[in-house]
Amino acid sequence: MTTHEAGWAHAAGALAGPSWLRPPEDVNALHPLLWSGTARRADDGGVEVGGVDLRDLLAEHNSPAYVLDEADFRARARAFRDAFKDYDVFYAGKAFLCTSVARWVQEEGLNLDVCSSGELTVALRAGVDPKRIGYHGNNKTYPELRRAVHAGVGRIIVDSFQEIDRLVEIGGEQAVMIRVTAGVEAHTHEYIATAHEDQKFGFSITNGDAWQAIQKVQEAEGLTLLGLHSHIGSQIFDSSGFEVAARRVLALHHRVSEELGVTLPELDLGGGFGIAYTTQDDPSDPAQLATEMSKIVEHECRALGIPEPHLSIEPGRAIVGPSVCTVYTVGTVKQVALDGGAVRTYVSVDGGMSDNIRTALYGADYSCTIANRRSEAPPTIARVVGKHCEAGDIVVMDEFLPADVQPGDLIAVPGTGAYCRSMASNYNHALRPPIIAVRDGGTQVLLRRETEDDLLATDMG
Ligand SMILES: Cc1ncc(COP(=O)(O)O)c(C=O)c1O
Ligand SMILES: N[C@@H](CCCC[NH3+])C(=O)O
Repeated sequence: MTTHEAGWAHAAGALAGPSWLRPPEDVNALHPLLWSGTARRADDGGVEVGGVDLRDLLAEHNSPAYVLDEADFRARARAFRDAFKDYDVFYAGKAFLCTSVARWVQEEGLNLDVCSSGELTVALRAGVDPKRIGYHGNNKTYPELRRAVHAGVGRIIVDSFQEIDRLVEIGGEQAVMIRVTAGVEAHTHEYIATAHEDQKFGFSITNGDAWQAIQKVQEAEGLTLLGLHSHIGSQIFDSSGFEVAARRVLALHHRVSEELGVTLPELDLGGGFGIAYTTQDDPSDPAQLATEMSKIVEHECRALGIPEPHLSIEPGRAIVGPSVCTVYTVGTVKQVALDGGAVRTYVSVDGGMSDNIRTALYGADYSCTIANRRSEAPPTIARVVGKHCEAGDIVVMDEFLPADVQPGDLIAVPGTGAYCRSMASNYNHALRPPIIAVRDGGTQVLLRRETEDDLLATDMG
């Protein structure tokens, strides 16, 4: 993850921003790395996605709204399926899930990873074949597990000794994988790294828990061990973490065949592939990722003298992240004079940390543009903030916007498909915005905007 850099250069009267942020040549340009495939600025200055003018979309559906480019989502899903053609690709629904998206995922030939009972409900309601569902979670309850087993989910990714006991108690036949902790420090924000020793997920390879879990599952009646599972974290660009993890997990996979005489048929390498939130990020495309990951596994299996297991991966962010932009309306603009004569432009929009917590939670960087017009005004560094009762309610930490940004302008933030709606809240009794799919000039509301009646529905007086 790129995080906001410390060390500000304050020129008299102007803010220079973080060192990587450069004034754009054209403040109206949409950088193709950051925007979904069909996004463009039309001749009259407005931004269109999926052939739909965002001004028209907001006029009909109100602001703020998440706009999901269906063609882009499907193209990214297909790109993973095609690049990883010998693998099973599980779309990680935690990034964003609703019934339409679950259907698209299945139509594009992907499987689905769910990590809660709620996600399972959405997947089943969408008609996803349960055999194509992988069920995750570090604290699956007995009723949740019983439901998953009875629904016929294809695999449960076991994450604790208690879970193994619960599955045995439930009875029946169930295929499982064992989530192991490979002990690597993934290069990402500490809250979304999941393969170092001191965290809650998986069984440690180093301390022997993974081996014990393997033995326990092997001895458990009704459970079939498909293989090991490793997920090292999220928003990762550097393949060295995957490499070290694959080496350690394959060594364990090898030990299972040597000591228990069992060749595990599968191996899951998890998700975590990074996307570009700003022009600083340089993500690999699925074809590059497939080549790199296959090479790592091939090399390791050759060194160990073992056949390659059937592989699976679980990308979430890299499929849905770039397919969505959030569109807000500017309510106020404040020029705040700072020490040293610098002035920061605060642009307040009608959403904020309730629809995108990632900036506040991880120091995530985003970019944005004015979406309702082209501007010839000089670029100035602005901070886009929300309307919540919190100083850290920042949507875009720093971006060059035209100096004439004003109330009534629309601000569109690209790259908000992953972990924005799915982590949205009702903080300050905000109403979660709708997800509106756009395609070929048409719109479809996939999730409607919440209403105040929704808020009051849980208030028992
Ligand atoms: C087990 C597992 N698989 C897949 C993912 C998806 O990760 P990402 O959205 O970064 O691809 C996650 C989230 O980090 C996860 O915990
Ligand atoms: N919520 C995190 C990713 C967590 C992935 C789930 N294991 C993010 O926004 O980056």
